[in-house]
Amino acid sequence: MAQEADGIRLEQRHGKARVRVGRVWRHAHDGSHHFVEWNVSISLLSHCLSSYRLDDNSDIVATDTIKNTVYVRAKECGDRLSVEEFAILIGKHFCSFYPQVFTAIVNIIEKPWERVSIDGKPHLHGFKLGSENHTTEARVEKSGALNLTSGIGGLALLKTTQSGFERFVRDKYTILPETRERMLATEVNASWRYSYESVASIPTKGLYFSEKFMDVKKVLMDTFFGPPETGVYSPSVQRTLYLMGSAVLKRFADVSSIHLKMPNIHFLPVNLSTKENPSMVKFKDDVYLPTDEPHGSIEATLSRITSKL
Ligand SMILES: O=c1[nH]c(=O)c2[nH]c(=O)[nH]c2[nH]1
Repeated sequence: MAQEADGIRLEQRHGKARVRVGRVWRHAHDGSHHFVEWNVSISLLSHCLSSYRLDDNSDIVATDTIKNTVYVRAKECGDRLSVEEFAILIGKHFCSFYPQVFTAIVNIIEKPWERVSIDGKPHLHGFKLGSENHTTEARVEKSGALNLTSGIGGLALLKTTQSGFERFVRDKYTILPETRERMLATEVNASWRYSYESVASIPTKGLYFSEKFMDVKKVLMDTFFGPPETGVYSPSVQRTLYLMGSAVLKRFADVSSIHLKMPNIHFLPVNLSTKENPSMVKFKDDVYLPTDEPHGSIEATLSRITSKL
């Protein structure tokens, strides 16, 4: 909400960024521990105009207080909960505890700590760091209105065949040969919006969003790779991205849109030659030069079209 005074329009927010918290839940009945590590960023939209216009801080919730609240609420969560539920809980707190706060935007990155198995047996309290993050953003309004997204960050995927790129625009600047045989590598960043429009309407089933995160990741990966023995042919990153996004929309009724960012990370064919040895290394779909710069940048948002009938 913009606030106006002295002919100046002001839009402002404040909060605390990158509050790091680890939380262990110890289950006495079986000795198992559960662990999460969260990096929490909170932005408050609040009526505190006089702190900008005057030297009057009486409406400011100190960012130090905002930080402390994360630890207090983490402590109070006696039962395991999903990162989404924690984000909503924090957002609700700021909107209801402070009259001047009308919106709270809570972003959390969950690190992928995974339980280890030793000799095939899940360890009760041992974890190792996996590779892709679980992210969420909860935007909570004083009215109880909610905007919730979840995401995956840094899901690196690669397949060594079943990818090609043909029949693209050819002009005087084009040198890329057409191919039906290449590597396909990307680092998927996905975020999807849930259709729940109020904090009261989210599913009450424990760890619902944690499960959903795993399910969405599986659908994205299954679609990227295809069946284990045959794979599935990708005619372009664009086509594969579309199939991945539409599979998620088709499968999950409570996902209303998904944004996918899938850089095309190039593995260049290696050919080395000298005058004396023209085929020192002749590329036969075997030796590649991995590169990260430059990379193709391909991203799209797919949304469910809701009938206005
Ligand atoms: O899948 C691809 N999409 C492109 O848009 C593109 N552009 C390019 O040079 N190679 C590729 N590959």
